[in-house]
Amino acid sequence: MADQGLFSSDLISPTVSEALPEGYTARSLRLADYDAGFLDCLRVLTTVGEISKEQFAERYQWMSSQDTYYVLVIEDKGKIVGTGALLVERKFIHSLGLVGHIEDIAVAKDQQGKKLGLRLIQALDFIAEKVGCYKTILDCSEANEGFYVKCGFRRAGLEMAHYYNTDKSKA
Ligand SMILES: CC(=O)SCCNC(=O)CCNC(=O)[C@H](O)C(C)(C)COP(=O)(O)OP(=O)(O)OC[C@H]1O[C@@H](n2cnc3c(N)ncnc32)[C@H](O)[C@@H]1OP(=O)(O)O
Repeated sequence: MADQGLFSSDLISPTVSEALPEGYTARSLRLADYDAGFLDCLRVLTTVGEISKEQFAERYQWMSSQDTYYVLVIEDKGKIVGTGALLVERKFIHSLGLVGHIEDIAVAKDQQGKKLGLRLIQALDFIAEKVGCYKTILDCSEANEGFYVKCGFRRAGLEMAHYYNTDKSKA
């Protein structure tokens, strides 16, 4: 079966697509992106670890089976140069409200400063609004606050974390 991506292309903002630099494409993550540098792009953000193609496929298939994960990529010349994710949390409060969580935004080092990060956030915001989220939240370092302010976010609260003694808890 053709690899259509993690979610429908209807959820890609046309405005964002038009605003990308010439030749760049925004789309949902595909299985084939394992070989297009998706994990290397994420390594700009944090430790990724050694993930085999089979492990990647297993996680991708599981995400596809949920109605929660929207992983976007930006591709240039067959290479993944940016990525970001939206998780949609289903709540009881606010009349069964939906809250978007923006996670794992990364732009390849040599591609930073071209507004790709801004386009990723705009594209994820578009999805969040379309699927019915009443707000979207994220955690970031002080060093990235200015970036998110430029993307239309404002400081609202304080992040707290409790790490557990497993390899996977390393930030
Ligand atoms: C929820 C999370 O995932 S938090 C983790 C965020 N990711 C990382 O820290 C990984 C490493 N960093 C990156 O991948 C990138 O530098 C990002 C995602 C932070 C920014 O992406 P870029 O494509 O370089 O930023 P982009 O070009 O879209 O910048 C948009 C605007 O924000 C500004 N900006 C970018 N980074 C910063 C920053 N750290 N502080 C203040 N302003 C910033 C830019 O100057 C630009 O401003 P302008 O419109 O006045 O010209």
